[in-house]
Amino acid sequence: MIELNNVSKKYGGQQAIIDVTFTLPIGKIIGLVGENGSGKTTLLKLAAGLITPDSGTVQYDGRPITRRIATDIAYMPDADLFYPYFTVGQLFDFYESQFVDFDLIKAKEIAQFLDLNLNSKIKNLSKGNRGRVKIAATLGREATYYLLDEPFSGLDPMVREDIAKGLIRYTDTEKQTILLSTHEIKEVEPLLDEIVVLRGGKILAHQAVDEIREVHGMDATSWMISLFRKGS
Ligand SMILES: Nc1ncnc2c1ncn2[C@@H]1O[C@H](COP(=O)(O)OP(=O)(O)OP(=O)(O)O)[C@@H](O)[C@H]1O
Repeated sequence: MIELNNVSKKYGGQQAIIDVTFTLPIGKIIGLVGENGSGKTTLLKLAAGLITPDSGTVQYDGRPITRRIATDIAYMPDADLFYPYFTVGQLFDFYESQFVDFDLIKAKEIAQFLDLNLNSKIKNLSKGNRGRVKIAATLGREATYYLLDEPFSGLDPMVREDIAKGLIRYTDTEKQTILLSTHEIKEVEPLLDEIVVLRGGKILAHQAVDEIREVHGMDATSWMISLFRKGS
């Protein structure tokens, strides 16, 4: 399991994450929400072992996380795909050469499910289709953790729905965990088991979606708004 204990991280003088303690259980879909600049990307990169904390520890199964240990963590950045001259099929071949857990057959199946043509050049695809390719390549890995930075950002509702369906269909909800940052909380709420709310680099709340409904008697969006009102 990925565990963060009292983790802080700053960039220059800018404190991005402040004393965060948080465990990522196996078999959950967790939404990471918060305003722009609240530290979502930094938290995902810390959990993926891509950056190191200034203080505190990030561990994977009890060992300090490094890129070498983090081999079964699939991290999907918010940024656009870097390989404009590749076709979708060539991108999958590249992923296969980079990641031992990449399953080419699965990636092709996801591509078909998302209506992607393996022969299309990435640079000629629409933004929506580039979003679909990114998710197909990421889910093509048989990872324990999928850490997805804004998988829905800037995409139209149809693409968002396709991606959400792909997430459900091509991950094993008992053995794998998805942590995804999003601004589309209303739309993804039905997908989520838990929600982590970040504010100013700190965890403002971490709660199961069922509990939010049962205990607070509201949906996740209303709950978040009430949290922000209380905190401000
Ligand atoms: N490479 C960097 N250099 C300097 N400051 C940075 C860097 N990356 C992030 N920050 C700062 O750290 C804070 C947290 O940024 P982060 O990108 O983690 O937030 P975020 O919640 O993902 O934001 P957004 O929703 O806008 O993507 C912000 O104040 C940001 O300006």
